Amino acid sequence: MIKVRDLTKVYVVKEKKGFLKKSKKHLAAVDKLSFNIKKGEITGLLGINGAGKTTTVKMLSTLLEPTEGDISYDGKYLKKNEKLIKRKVNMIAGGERMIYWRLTAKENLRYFGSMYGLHGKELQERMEYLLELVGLQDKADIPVEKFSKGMKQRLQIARGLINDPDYIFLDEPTLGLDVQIAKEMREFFVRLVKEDNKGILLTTHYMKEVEELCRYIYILNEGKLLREGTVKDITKLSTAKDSKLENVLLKMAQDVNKQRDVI
Ligand SMILES: Nc1ncnc2c1ncn2[C@@H]1O[C@H](COP(=O)(O)OP(=O)(O)OP(=O)(O)O)[C@@H](O)[C@H]1O
Repeated sequence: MIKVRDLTKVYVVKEKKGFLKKSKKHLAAVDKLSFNIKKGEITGLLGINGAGKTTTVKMLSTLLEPTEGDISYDGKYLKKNEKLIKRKVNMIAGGERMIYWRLTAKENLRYFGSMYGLHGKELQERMEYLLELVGLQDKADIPVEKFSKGMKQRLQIARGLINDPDYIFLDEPTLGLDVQIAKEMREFFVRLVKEDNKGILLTTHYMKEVEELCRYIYILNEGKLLREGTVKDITKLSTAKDSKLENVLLKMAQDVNKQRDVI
């Protein structure tokens, strides 16, 4: 299990003050956040108002250093075991980030695999396995710039699995995909947790995806935890017009903004 405790990230932002003057402002994008990610299930991380989801995912995947707080992965603290943990986690982002367009699918996987210390036969076998898994075995030698959106996204998934991570962080993984491919992706994520006992954290704006996939969800507002529970728990307590998660979240955002206006 991943245990996140009092996780905080403060960005220092430069603000223009007048014509020449600049001042520094501290922005807590993630503010004393605590939550768990279990193996064998998909956990949702949702947000309203610049919630800090991407910042959280980047800290979990060791791409960004926390300002304060602790993250432990199966009992091992990030601060003391960064090298080991880097090998056990990975992130899959939606859209077209994190892959090199000029390189072929195979070259991309070879590059990212080598960053995890894979080489030779081991890397070759892993690449072949993943290319087949995501259905790109016949397109392996084509530059990514010639890929369709769906093919790029499938390559993203292969890239995110190159190190056979125990925990996978999905940041809007079905962004911009057509309905059929998005469905295939969701089925694939379910297989990863059910058959391979991976732990997945999902951030998404598609509430239907959350309703379908997530056993437990955490809702953030301005970097802080606003609510947690199963989809059922959260929708049951809401005063929204119906129990659709989309409307429940919308109502939550309205209530939070109203309270802020009063203060
Ligand atoms: N590198 C950065 N420097 C300064 N501020 C940042 C940086 N990255 C993010 N922020 C700010 O931190 C806050 C949280 O951003 P983050 O991208 O983590 O939120 P998010 O929940 O993923 O948002 P969205 O759903 O819009 O993608 C926002 O106010 C954002 O403007």
